Amino acid sequence: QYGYTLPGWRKYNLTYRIINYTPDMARAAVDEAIQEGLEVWSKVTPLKFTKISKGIADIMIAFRTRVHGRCPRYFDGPLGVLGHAFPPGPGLGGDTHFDEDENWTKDGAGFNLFLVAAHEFGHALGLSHSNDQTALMFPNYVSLDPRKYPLSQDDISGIQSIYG
Ligand SMILES: O=C1CC=C(NS(=O)(=O)c2ccc(-c3ccccc3)cc2)CC1=O
Ligand SMILES: [Ca+2]
Ligand SMILES: [Zn+2]
Repeated sequence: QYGYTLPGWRKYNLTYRIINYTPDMARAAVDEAIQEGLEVWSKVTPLKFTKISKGIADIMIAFRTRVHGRCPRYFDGPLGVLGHAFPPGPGLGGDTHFDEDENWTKDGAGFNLFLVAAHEFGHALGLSHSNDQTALMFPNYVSLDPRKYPLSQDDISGIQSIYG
């Protein structure tokens, strides 16, 4: 009632587009990891995500290395930073990039694309880092068992404080 709201999307129907695919995984596996990474958040909010294959989506997803396009953030080669995402807003807002210099996988080896995507999409929806080490939004990559529900109560209360 004080008019104070966390920065979030002011709509519940968001579109996303996968601009390019990593050669590390099958296209279908990338589609699935991205879709599941978004579903983690849509399961606990009124948010809906629609995949489009051309034009400008709210969340433009791409695999990039080092300095890329007009993106103000750069990647650092293998390891280190795995991805970045921009908070909700027009243009670059919501866009999510993954570092192509990593080995992306859907199982134990390398970095689990689903887990990193779910973390980055948390940022794309307006969440910042959590200091709760069991949280998906914890700043350090912990190879959680992706089959387990990756969201912690901290993540859920965070996202619901924006899109409750
Ligand atoms: O804003 C930032 C700045 C630095 C980041 N470091 S990262 O890309 O190496 C990264 C770190 C942790 C995760 C992660 C954390 C918890 C569960 C799953 C992934 C994902 C990516 C990730 C990020 O989103
Ligand atoms: Ca890197
Ligand atoms: Zn980028």
